[in-house]
Amino acid sequence: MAKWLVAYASMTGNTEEIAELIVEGITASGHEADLKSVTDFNAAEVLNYEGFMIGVYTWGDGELPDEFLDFYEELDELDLHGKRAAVFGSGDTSYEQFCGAVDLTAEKLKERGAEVSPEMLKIEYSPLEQEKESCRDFGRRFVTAGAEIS
Ligand SMILES: Cc1cc2nc3c(=O)[nH]c(=O)nc-3n(C[C@H](O)[C@H](O)[C@H](O)COP(=O)(O)O)c2cc1C
Repeated sequence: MAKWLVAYASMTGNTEEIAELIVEGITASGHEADLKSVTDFNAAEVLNYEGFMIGVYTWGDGELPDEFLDFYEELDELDLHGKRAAVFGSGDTSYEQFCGAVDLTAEKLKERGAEVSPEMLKIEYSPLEQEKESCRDFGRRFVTAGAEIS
């Protein structure tokens, strides 16, 4: 069976919580997903999966967090044609570039040839009770109805 990857960078746990909810959605739809921190693996591992979802919080003024930079740079070595991907993250709307790191990551994945879902999940801080289902749904739809969101 196809296996999916949900990988994230999270400093205070918000993006990690979103990633966990996405995995819940994937497994609830009968699929298998690995949940990993980007600090624990090399970007080339994404090639072992049917598709992957990357979560990242935003730092500075719409910037990538430091612990995400190795992963981001490793992507430059990869040919991601034929791979499906989606991006999500947590941010704070009081900053000018809300979830700017999510946009930067989507651009990089497209540059490397991945088929990136135009739907991105951007959550303020940690998901509110009513947003939790949207997180699960984001995962569920990515693995079950690719055509709908790509
Ligand atoms: C110094 C600093 C800079 C930040 N810059 C941004 C930003 O430019 N855009 C944004 O959306 N959020 C920004 N944030 C908010 C974080 O992305 C937000 O708190 C997020 O929930 C952290 O996610 P995490 O719990 O997964 O680490 C910033 C936070 C800090 C402390």
